Amino acid sequence: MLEITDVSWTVPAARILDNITFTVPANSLVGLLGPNGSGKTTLLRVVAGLLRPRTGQVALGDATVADLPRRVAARRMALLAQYAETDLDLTALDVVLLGRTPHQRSRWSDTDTDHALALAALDRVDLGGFAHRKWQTLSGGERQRVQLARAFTQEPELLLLDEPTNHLDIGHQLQLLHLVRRSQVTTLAALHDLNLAAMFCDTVVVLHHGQVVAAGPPFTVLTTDLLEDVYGVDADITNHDGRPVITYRPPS
Ligand SMILES: Nc1ncnc2c1ncn2[C@@H]1O[C@H](COP(=O)(O)OP(=O)(O)OP(=O)(O)O)[C@@H](O)[C@H]1O
Repeated sequence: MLEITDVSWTVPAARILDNITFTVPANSLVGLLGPNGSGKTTLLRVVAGLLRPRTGQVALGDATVADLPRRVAARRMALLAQYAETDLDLTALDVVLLGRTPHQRSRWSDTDTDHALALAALDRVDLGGFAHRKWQTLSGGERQRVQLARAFTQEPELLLLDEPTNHLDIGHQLQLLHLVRRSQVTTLAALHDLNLAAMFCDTVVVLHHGQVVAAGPPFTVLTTDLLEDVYGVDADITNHDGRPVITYRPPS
């Protein structure tokens, strides 16, 4: 379980995260929602231990993330960042194998098990034939799926996903979130597509100006009032098997 308690993060001119408190129960998929600039990426970076909270704390199981040695944190959490780029001359398999680095005693000591895990992860994201393709030749969507394969290969206790469906066509968006949910890895995912969040997330947390303004099951949280207040959009919401389906109206 991930527990975020009273977390704030500031820069000299502004309070970017303001007393954030919520939990991600073990094995669940929680969607982190909110408009551009609401604080989603910053919160994921605080949770990953890349930024130190100014107040409050983040606990993963019984450990406080800020106290975990970097290598231990890297073993327990995988962060799929929004813009994962590299200039290195790597193949897709090399990138996926990077997920094993925190488990290895020395760099470049991949075992047969590491290779088997990496190849299986590439299969899982529908890129079985891409192991030896150069990273630079992959499309945006293929790169995104290779990064997810890297995260799976890491076998983390917590998966942190920042806009994981960026660049993906609708089929692969659905497949990615289905894979994540089926993996049963405790996951916090920043998502912009509210209908996808409603379809796949157990609960959603909505940030606005760095504060949690709503949290709970998608049907409870995603109301027309919230969409208007937080996103400034006019929408109709219908119920499909207990999940909300949002139809947007063009701005008048
Ligand atoms: N180091 C920093 N210095 C100043 N402002 C920052 C810094 N880091 C983040 N911010 C600001 O904090 C706010 C939250 O940024 P963040 O990237 O967390 O938002 P987000 O919800 O992920 O947005 P998006 O949906 O556009 O990716 C933004 O207004 C951003 O400009």
